[in-house]
Amino acid sequence: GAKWTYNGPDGEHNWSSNYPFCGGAFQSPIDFQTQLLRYDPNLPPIQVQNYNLSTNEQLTLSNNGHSVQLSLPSHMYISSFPQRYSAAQLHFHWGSSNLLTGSEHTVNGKRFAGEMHIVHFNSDKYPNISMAVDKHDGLAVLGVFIEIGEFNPAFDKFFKYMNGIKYRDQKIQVAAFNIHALLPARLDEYYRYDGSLTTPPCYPSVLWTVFRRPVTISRKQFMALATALYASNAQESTTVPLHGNYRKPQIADNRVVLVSFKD
Ligand SMILES: NS(=O)(=O)c1c(F)c(F)c(S(=O)(=O)CCO)c(N[C@H]2CCc3ccccc32)c1F
Ligand SMILES: [Zn+2]
Repeated sequence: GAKWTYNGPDGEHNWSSNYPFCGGAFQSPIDFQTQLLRYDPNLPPIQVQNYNLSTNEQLTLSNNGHSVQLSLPSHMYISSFPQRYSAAQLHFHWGSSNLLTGSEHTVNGKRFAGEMHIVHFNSDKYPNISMAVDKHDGLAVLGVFIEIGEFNPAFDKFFKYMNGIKYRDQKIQVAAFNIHALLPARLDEYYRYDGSLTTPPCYPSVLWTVFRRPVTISRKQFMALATALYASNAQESTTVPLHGNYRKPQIADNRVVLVSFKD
């Protein structure tokens, strides 16, 4: 499709001219403001299966010009929903070396350092993510806030390979590892709402689950993520750094955000 960026003439305020859904309803991300939240005692803890991948599996780590993404095998899935949602990929949103805030969702206006998204598709109904991506019950994305703090060995399983995918469309194979280790401690506390892809084509096809508790990575790890990649490809003479790849919060209208926690 048409090229899009996070800043400049092809930035998010113009996405809707090439991608009409981006100007439509149910857009993501949103700001989780206290007055939007409604406690729902029926929201179960999130359960995932087969996230502990064996190291002799290989995953593709790539720079798609918009984010760093890690392909995931479809035998990984979310088991706490009526229909099975199988994993497709995970990717990140971050700020920049001098703007340490780059999450997409925010909590009462607080922006975290970054946000990881694990994208799943409804494999009970659709054969692959491309067939699911524009359907109302097509996708389920797990969102994890990232804060700067303790070093996180799980993230280093692929952060150490970032110099191999500096430029757009570069990809490398990396040894699989325990993806469960990337998740926060508590999978029973989360925000839940119906939303969209946060990038073009912005299809309103995502059941969002954003965990309340962040994970931490060290400042050094964050700087590696925020400074290693370019949105431009290796052939282009002018390099365009890949940072600040987060969409601003969308109008929540009177959308309700369910929460699985009381206090
Ligand atoms: N924040 S988000 O979760 O809404 C989201 C992204 F932010 C994002 F960057 C991507 S992408 O594929 O890396 C690049 C643009 O599609 C996807 N990719 C999804 C959407 C379309 C598609 C098709 C095949 C595999 C993955 C995806 C995405 F779902
Ligand atoms: Zn995302």
